[in-house]
Amino acid sequence: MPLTDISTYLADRDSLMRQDRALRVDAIKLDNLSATEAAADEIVRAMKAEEAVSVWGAERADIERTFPGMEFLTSRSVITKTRVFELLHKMPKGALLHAHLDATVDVNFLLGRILEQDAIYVRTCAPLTALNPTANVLPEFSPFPKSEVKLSAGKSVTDPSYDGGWIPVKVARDNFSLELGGPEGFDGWYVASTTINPAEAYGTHKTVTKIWEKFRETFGVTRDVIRFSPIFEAYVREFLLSSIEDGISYVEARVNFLFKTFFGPDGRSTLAHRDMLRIYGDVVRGVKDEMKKQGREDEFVGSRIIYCTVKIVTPEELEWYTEDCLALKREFPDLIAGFDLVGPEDTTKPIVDYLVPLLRFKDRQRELGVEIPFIFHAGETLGDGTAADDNLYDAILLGTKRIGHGFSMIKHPKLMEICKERKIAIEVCPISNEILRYTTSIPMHPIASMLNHGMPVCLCSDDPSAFGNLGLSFDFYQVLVSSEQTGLITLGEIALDSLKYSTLEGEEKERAIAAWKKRWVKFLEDVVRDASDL
Ligand SMILES: O=c1[nH]cnc2c1ncn2[C@@H]1O[C@H](CO)[C@@H](O)[C@H]1O
Repeated sequence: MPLTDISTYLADRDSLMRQDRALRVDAIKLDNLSATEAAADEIVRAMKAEEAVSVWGAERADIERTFPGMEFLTSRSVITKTRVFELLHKMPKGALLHAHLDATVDVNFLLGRILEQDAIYVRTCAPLTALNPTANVLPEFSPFPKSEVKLSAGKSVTDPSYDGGWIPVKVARDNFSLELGGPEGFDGWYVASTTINPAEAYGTHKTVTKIWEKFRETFGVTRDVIRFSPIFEAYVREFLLSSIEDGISYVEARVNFLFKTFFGPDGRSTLAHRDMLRIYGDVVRGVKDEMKKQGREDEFVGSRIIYCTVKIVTPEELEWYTEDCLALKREFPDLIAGFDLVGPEDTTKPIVDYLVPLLRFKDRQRELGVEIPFIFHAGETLGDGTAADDNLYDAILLGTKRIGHGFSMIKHPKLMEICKERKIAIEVCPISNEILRYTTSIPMHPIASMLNHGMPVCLCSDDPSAFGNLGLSFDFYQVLVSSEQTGLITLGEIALDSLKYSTLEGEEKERAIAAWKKRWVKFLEDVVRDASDL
């Protein structure tokens, strides 16, 4: 074949590849890179390729088989030692737009706060003994006024004659049986009850239904202590500070308002939702002030709440929550960002069951002159035409601003077209989807297809305390290493988009984006400088 033909072929080949990739979020940017952007992207591509061999291709004694984007719970300790992860940890991530507040803070931090509180008691449904595997006997924590608690006659839930009564949490820890590890055994039991471990996700509970049973239990353990106002305050503060530490500058947290009251410092469940919102707002302001004092105001622009209740309530009951949400929006207009319905989609009511109260909610917003966008969970399922999958149609018809998970979106060409047109971003939670068994690894996850189709996406951590993917570095890492197309520039565009798809508006949004851009340039310069120092 004459040489000219080969060069024509190669030009056609290049053109076809470009056309195929033209929809990607990074396409325009990659054609217009500054020298620093190009250098940083190259550095990370080289680092990733090197570690694909030296880390993920190496024979290991501790892990049976490794590959980039493999099961997170098995590979977490490997990921944290990589240079790519170290670099991503420093990356400004933009907004965290999908995280359930009651699963966002390091489990040891929450345990530490629980143990400080005299008003918190613990009980179990049966004695916890060596014959009774700890995983099946869960701790139940609750605050009480001292005069009202139904105390156990014993001092430990591990005593074979334990009567099921409440025990002050410190007493229960101090007297935890030595056979089960003593006080450290108590801590281990707590951690095992509030997190998912690899043996569960990849062994005993390896289907969506089974792992959700375990996952739901983790919420039951901590639910009443997070709703205890002295802990709630410390918890929200820690969530925001640890997010900032990981490069997140803005957070829209999903807060579960299913329970109508919260616990006050006296241990009584008498606080209303508005009391908790006041605390949340105060903490956000406090953190902003602190960051400003440290000259770090660019690192945190704020946090808002997506009001949630769970799809176990009846359509009639939902009206109480929509009215509650309206009242809170009127009192805290800057704090309420949207409304959502949560819970495992395959087993809870579909959105269509709630059409009457949801449409009425929209009318009421018009009547009262307030706007509360729906930001629905939809399509977190392996189904294709199931009620959970059909939630995608209802979410879109009801005008959802973004879609939580949208795992099954890739099966719906028309819906994808609509999302692109209307800029309905998919809040993709790669690690959550893998642990909850919607996919076995990130190379099998629809995120790569979504990016190639030009779907608007943001990356989110979902329930990081239960999964161990605190911050956003782990989710960014898994997405980066599992596709050859995705590079640092891609991640930068995704981070920038997260601010664009947030509910921030006007000048506030512009400021958030400008602050991110400033930090991004500095970050890229650091990447290039650090590489040349080696
Ligand atoms: O990935 C998820 N999909 C749907 N619902 C979820 C997910 N993660 C947590 N929750 C739900 O949020 C509430 C806690 O605030 C729990 O009801 C839990 O089921």
